[in-house]
Parts: sequence; C-alpha cells; structure tokens
Amino acid sequence: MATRLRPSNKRCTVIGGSGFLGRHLVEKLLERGYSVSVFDIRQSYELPGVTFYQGDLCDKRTLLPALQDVSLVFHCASPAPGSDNRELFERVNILGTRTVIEACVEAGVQKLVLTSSASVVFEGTDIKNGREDLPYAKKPIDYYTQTKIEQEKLVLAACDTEKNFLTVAIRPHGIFGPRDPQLVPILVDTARRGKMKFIIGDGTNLVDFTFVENVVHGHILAAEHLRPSSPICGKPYHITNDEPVRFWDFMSEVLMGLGYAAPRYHLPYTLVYGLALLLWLLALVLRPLVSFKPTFTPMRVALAGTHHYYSCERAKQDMGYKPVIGLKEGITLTVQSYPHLRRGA
Ligand SMILES: NC(=O)C1=CN([C@@H]2O[C@H](COP(=O)(O)OP(=O)(O)OC[C@H]3O[C@@H](n4cnc5c(N)ncnc54)[C@H](OP(=O)(O)O)[C@@H]3O)[C@@H](O)[C@H]2O)C=CC1
Ligand SMILES: CC(C)=CCC[C@@H](C)[C@H]1CC[C@H]2C3=C(CC[C@]12C)[C@@]1(C)CCC(=O)C[C@@H]1CC3
Repeated sequence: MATRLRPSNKRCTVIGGSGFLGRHLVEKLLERGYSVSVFDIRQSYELPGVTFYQGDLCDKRTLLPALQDVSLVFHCASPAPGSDNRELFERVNILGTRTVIEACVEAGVQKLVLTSSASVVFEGTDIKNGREDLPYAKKPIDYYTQTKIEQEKLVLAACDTEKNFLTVAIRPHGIFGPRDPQLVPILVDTARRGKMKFIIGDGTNLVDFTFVENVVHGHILAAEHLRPSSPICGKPYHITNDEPVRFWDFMSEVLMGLGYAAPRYHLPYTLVYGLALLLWLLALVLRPLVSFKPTFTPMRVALAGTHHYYSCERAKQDMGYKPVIGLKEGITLTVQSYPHLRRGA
C-alpha cells in the first residue's frame, strides 16, 4: 500500500485559482513559500511551481486528486455574478460547495477558507459601516447573492474543531485591480458606448472598493490564524480597503485615468431604478423570443446608487488585518495595468 505523505502546512490548493482573485492569491502564496495546486474548470496561465488540475468542482472524483496531501484549501470559484443562470449558480455555489466540503473531509484537509461576499447582507438598500452580525439578506438582489448566502452557511456550519476541520469565510467587497475581468472592462465598455454621462442620485453614496492585494492578504491571514483555539473558526470576516469612497468619485477617477470623461448629469435614483426594473421584466417576458442584456439592471442601479460599506473591525481585532495598499495607489496600479482600454487605444 502506498504511504500517504503527511500534509505540510504550506501545501495548499486554490479552487478557482485560474480566476482574477485566485491567480493573485496563487502568486502571493508562492511568494510566501507555499507549494500550490490549482483546481479550476479552465487553465488560464502557467507558473513554475504550480500544479494544475482541470475539472468541475461539482465532480468529487476529479476534485479529490487536487486535494491529496494538502492541509489548506482556498475556495474562490464561482460563476460570474453577471450571469442570470439560476440553475448554474445553484449547482456550482450550493451543490458544488457541498462537494468541496465532502472532498476536503475525505482527503484529510484541515483548513478551508471560503471567498464569500459582503453582498450576502445587501438587499439593495443602504448599509453604512455594516458589521458581520447583520442578518443575511431576506430578499437577495439576485441568484448570485442568494447562492453565496447558502454557500457561506454551508462552509461555516462545517467547521468542526473536534474533527480538526476548520473553516472561515472572507467577505470582500468590490474587488478591483490588474486583470479584473469585470469592473474596469464593464466601465470602459459603458463609456465607449456613450452611456457613462449620468450620475444616479446625488452622487454622495459611499461604497467599499477593495484592491485585490488586500483581499489576498485577508485570505492568507485567515488561513494562518485558523487554529482550533482561534476565535475566527466558523466565522465570516469583512475584508475591504477600509476607505469608503463615493461610488461616482471612484468611477470618475478610473475613467479619467484611462482618458474618458467623468459622468456629470444627475438622474433621480427612483426613476432609474424603476426603469431598470421595467427593462428587466421586459427582458424576462421576451426571453423566449429575443434575448437582450440591459446595461442598467436593478442590481447594478442599486449598487451604483446606495451606500454599501462595511466595518473590518472584526478582522483587525481577530487577525491583525490592515490593508496593505491604499485606495489611491490601488487605483493608479489598476489604471496602469489596462493600457489596451485607454481611450483611443
Ligand atoms: N470580483 C468581486 O468583486 C468579488 C468577488 N467575490 C468572490 O470572489 C471569488 C472570486 O471572484 P473572481 O476572481 O472575481 O471571479 P472569477 O470568475 O475571475 O474566478 C472564478 C474562477 O472559478 C472558475 N469556476 C467557475 N465555475 C467553476 C466550477 N464549476 N468548477 C471549477 N471552477 C469553476 C471560473 O472559471 P470560468 O471563468 O470559466 O467560469 C474562474 O476561473 C468568487 O467566489 C466571488 O463570488 C466576492 C466579492 C466581490
Ligand atoms: C462596489 C461593488 C460591489 C462593485 C461591484 C462591481 C460591479 C457591480 C460594478 C462595476 C462597474 C459598475 C458599473 C455600474 C454598476 C455597478 C458595476 C457593474 C453601472 C452599470 C451603473 C449605472 C451606470 O450609469 C453605468 C455603470 C457602469 C459601471
């Protein structure tokens, strides 16, 4: 019988390691001397020292080989939030996360760090300095959020100090940075189509945007603090830049950094939200005949027009979290990393 290697506490697997956050996490883990495996539905890059396993996390048989002799697993895979595919979200985020937990336990993994989201408590109305004890959203704004709630509950409930299987959930908000496939590309696409002229509401709503390296830092701190006696076991933690900013100031800075004009004209929030709701209903009714994806979905309008920022006091206290890159520097690094999205490029 083959002898099983004793998992070293510096051997880890990143599920979703080909994605935006996952790849940044992999790079930092390597820098910190971890040996890293990636499990993802696609392989988007190659890096010396990283072993890739390709497969669907819902399939335990393909997942298990990626977890052998590993003591720590990061789970940051999810379908893109922009999708409207309820079945996909339920399959990957709920059933798939159950499979991840079972596979971890079966493979003898000791620590599981989940990338959750601060949006699990967001219902489309203001949140100011929200703490982790806010209740989960009763009416989540979309299937993504609905299934992220279930996913977080599953992972936290699986924490079992007696069995030495420890879990923690990191709740980032508005991740941005080099190689992000969402925020800057959506913003630039909207600007190039001439639709970034308007500010929804009075433009004073404060939001958290979190530079990707801070999110990575929060994940690694959580992994390194996860011990049977630690207060972080089975708990969620907000990880942000801890510098709430006006949503429209942030958008304007990124746009102007890339050579586009900042939005100037104000539109009333309720009017835009109402129109977005109508468009969404229309798209739903017409779906069997024509398929169109409105830019202004109710979810996006709510994100752009309300306050949603969170306290990271708990992360500071329990694991000594402090952002490593400030917002201004994060924006500069991000803008510099998108030369191909500059105006006229
Ligand atoms: N970006 C943000 O602002 C925020 C993100 N989060 C969370 O952070 C995590 C990472 O997000 P981000 O890096 O932006 O997302 P990405 O889409 O860039 O990365 C997710 C990765 O998971 C892969 N994946 C999807 N489904 C499966 C599957 N069934 N099996 C294996 N791999 C799969 C994706 O592949 P493919 O691309 O082919 O689908 C992708 O490579 C997610 O859990 C997200 O919910 C939380 C808060 C904010
Ligand atoms: C803080 C947070 C949760 C950010 C998440 C990222 C995305 C949800 C945003 C990235 C670009 C944003 C954007 C809009 C809404 C929210 C985003 C998609 C608009 C569609 C809002 C309405 C507009 O006037 C255009 C905006 C383009 C960019």
